[in-house]
Amino acid sequence: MPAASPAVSPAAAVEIDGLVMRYGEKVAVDGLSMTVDRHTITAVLGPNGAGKTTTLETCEGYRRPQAGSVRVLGLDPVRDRSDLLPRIGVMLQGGGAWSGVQAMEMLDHVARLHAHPLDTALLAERLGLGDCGRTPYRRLSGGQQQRLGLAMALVGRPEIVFVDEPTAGMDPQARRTTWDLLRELRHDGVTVVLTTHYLEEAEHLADQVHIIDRGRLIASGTPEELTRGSSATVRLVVDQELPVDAEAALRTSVDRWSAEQGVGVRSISFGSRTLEDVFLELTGREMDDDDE
Ligand SMILES: Nc1ncnc2c1ncn2[C@@H]1O[C@H](COP(=O)(O)OP(=O)(O)OP(=O)(O)O)[C@@H](O)[C@H]1O
Repeated sequence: MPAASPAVSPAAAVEIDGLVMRYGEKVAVDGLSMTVDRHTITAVLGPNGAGKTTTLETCEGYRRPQAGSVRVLGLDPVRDRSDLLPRIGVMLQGGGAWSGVQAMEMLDHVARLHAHPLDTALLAERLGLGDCGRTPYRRLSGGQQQRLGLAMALVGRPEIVFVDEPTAGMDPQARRTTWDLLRELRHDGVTVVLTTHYLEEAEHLADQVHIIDRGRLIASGTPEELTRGSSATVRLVVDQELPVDAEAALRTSVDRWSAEQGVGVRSISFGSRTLEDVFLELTGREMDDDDE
C-alpha cells in the first residue's frame, strides 16, 4: 500500500491577502497583498517604518492578522504553528540570542530543537563564525551577531527562511558572503524571504521584489521589470567613459534646460535606472528620507 499522499502543496510559499496590522492608532500594515513563489529569493523592500518587520512577524506566527489573511506553505501561521515551525527558519532583526551565551553554545542549542539539523561546526565555518565560537554573544560584532542569527535560522534545514535585514551592519565582504549563501539556499530549493532597505541588495539578489511604503504595496516585479525605464525616464548613454568633471557640466546643462522647459528633473542617473529611481517615482521621496 502506498503511503498516504501528502497534502497538496500550494503553488505559492507565502500568500498575504489584505493584511492590516495596527499598533494602537498607528496603522503599520495597510491592506497588504502579495505572494512569494517557491524556490525564489523575494525581497520586501521599503524605508524604515514601512511595515516590513510587522509583515514578516505575521508570516512567522508571532502576530495574528487583525484583518486579512496570511498563509505560509498553505498553513495558518498562528493556528497551524506546531506544523509550520519545523518547516520555517527565522532570522530576527534583534538577534534572538541571550547576551552571555557563547556563539556555538547558542547554535548547538537551536540545533537540538530540530529533528535533522545541519552540522553546526560546518555551518559556523561557512558563515565565517569559526573563530568566535566561544565568544559571548554580547561581545560579537554587529556583523557576527547577524551571521549567528542567520546560522540559527538555517540550522533546522527549513523549506522557507524569513530573514529580516540580513546584512544590516555587515561589511561589504560579509555582505557578499551572505548573498552567496542565500543564493546557494535557493539553488538547494529553499525559499528565501528577506526584508531590506538596501536597494542594491534587492537589485542584485532578489528574483522578485515587493516594494512597500507606509504599509502598502506600491510595486512588484523582477528587478529587471521594475527598473525598465518608462516615458518619464530619460537615460543618457554615451560612447565613452566621462571625465570626472563631465558629470557636473552635464548637470549644469540639464539644470538650465529644465528651467527653460519648465520640466522638473527628479534625478539624473549615470548608469541604468535603479530601484531608488523607482521608489522616488512612486512616492516622490528618497528611500532614506526620514519623514516619520
Ligand atoms: N511594537 C510597536 N509598537 C508601536 N508601534 C510599532 C511597533 N512596532 C512597529 N511599530 C510602528 O509600525 C510601523 C511599521 O514598523 P515595522 O517595524 O514593521 O517597519 P519596518 O519597515 O520593518 O521598519 P525598519 O526597517 O525600521 O525595521 C512603524 O511606524 C513603527 O514605528
